[in-house]
Amino acid sequence: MEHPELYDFIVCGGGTAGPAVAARLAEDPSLRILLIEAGQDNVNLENTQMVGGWSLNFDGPHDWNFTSLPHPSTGNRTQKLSRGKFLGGSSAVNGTLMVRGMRQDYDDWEAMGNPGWGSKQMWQYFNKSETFHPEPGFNVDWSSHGRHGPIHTSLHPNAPITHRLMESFVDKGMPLVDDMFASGTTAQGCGHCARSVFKGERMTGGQYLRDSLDPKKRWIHPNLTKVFGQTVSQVLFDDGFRVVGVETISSSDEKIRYRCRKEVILSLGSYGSPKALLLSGIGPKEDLYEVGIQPKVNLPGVGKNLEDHLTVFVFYEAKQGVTTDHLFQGSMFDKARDEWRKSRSGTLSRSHFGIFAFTRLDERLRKHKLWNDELRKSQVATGRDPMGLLSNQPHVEFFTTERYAAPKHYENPPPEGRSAFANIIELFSPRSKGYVKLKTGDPKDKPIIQHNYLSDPLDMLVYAEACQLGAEIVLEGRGSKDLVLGAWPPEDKHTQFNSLAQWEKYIRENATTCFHPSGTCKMGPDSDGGAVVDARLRHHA
Ligand SMILES: Cc1cc2nc3c(=O)[nH]c(=O)nc-3n(C[C@H](O)[C@H](O)[C@H](O)COP(=O)(O)OP(=O)(O)OC[C@H]3O[C@@H](n4cnc5c(N)ncnc54)[C@H](O)[C@@H]3O)c2cc1C
Repeated sequence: MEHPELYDFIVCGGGTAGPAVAARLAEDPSLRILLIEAGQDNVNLENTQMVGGWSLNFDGPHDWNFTSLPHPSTGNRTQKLSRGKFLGGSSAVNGTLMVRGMRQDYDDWEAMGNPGWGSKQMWQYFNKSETFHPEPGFNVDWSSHGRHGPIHTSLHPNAPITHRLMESFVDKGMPLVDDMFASGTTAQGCGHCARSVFKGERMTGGQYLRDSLDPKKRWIHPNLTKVFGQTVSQVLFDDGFRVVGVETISSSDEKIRYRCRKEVILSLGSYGSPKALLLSGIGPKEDLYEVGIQPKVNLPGVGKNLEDHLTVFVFYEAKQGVTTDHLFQGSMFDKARDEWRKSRSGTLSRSHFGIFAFTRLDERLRKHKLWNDELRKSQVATGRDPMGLLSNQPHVEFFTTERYAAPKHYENPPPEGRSAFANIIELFSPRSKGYVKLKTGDPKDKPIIQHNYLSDPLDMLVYAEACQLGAEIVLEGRGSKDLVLGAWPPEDKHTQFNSLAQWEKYIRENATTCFHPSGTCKMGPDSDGGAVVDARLRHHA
């Protein structure tokens, strides 16, 4: 079916980025904008508003249910790669943690030939998106926060375990810099990150379309049409190879064509956007021929260069009275949900993450020949370390939980009367890269995703060293050493590990996605053969 309306811009994907782009375009009242989202409006989906209900969105109809192919470096396990399928997308299911990265990261983007993406401009836009509500006593860096943006952010009320672990991070050489995750200048320290939560409700990309403080949740822009429940299957071109619209598939399997005068914007996420480009004939020609699609543009980078942050959860049993496990055990979850429904308060009005830290591992890594050999080469070639980083960029992040809250392959909550917390280790700037490809030319088929996690041995070395340091922080740090009763579950025995080989095995068996895929539509100048879009986000021809 041909839809009769003609729009100026069509924005595909109503997740995190899509609504922001659509709302900014709609500020010009003379433009007509269409936003297309495959999932439904999230206004009545409680688990996208109640932060503590986040994991209840997984595995069902509101999850894209992607998986990554098995790989020996992660024990041949298939990894579940959940993404939100509703208005707000993954911002409506994520951990709410506002960690911006380092200013150097964005300056690197700009230096790679992407004008306008350096830290100075990026911080202006980050701040513009936010209204920050700090707490008394928190040392705010107001140059790194906004006061008038649509996303209201606030701080987390910390449980006792968080204060104790903070002392341990400080004791182990990571000084407290309260607002370091907004400022982006501290590569070695610990601090508190703001959460995309306000007055007990999660903030999502959808806040660009509705005023978050409006109890009636009315749409803001009269010139912005929203379509839910339709999946974009391809971009449409005219004979002169000009983009003229998109085709969607409705829930009743009907094909609908929408037309536009100016541009189509794909904001379908790191798995969805390359898939739509490939289905439209834009991508590596050999991959397209493989699935019977005639290439329109041979663009080798589409779907390649896939990166993610890996996490390993390392659980410890704690003495009673410091974690929040008691608020979730037995029938407490139902009571907590009733409290949230009544007053938007209680333990389900916030996430379970505690304190955060960044660190570099140079000293530890200098003990290894593999590192030193690569360091010599990378310093000559780029002036950077083998992970591509400068001394003002951390190798890893640590973040902690305030109770037993685990990825699905751990299913061992402590029984009533016992409690546990995790120190989570997250690897930055991995050298291992993966890809997204089409399985078939049928838009309804899921894409093939291979992350190749830890396939580069240096990633494993850095990660194992980080896990070893993580254990030292918890077991020797002055805030936590007297609180830990052992590993949780006890048979994990990681509190007795004394070699990197043991950590490597633990990583292979347990490392999992931090849900941060990126890189599949790489931004870069024409001279970069792997780039998919230019600095104005227009695909290369
Ligand atoms: C469980 C989880 C925890 C996370 N924790 C954090 C965190 O604490 N802090 C943080 O900064 N980041 C976190 N992230 C990552 C962050 O949420 C994502 O990087 C970000 O939301 C991605 O935004 P996006 O707009 O690219 O994609 P998404 O927000 O995923 O949006 C893509 C949208 O496009 C829609 N879509 C896809 N394909 C189609 C199609 N063909 N047709 C129509 N619509 C389509 C989807 O339904 C979705 O709404 C987490 C992510 C997850 C999943």
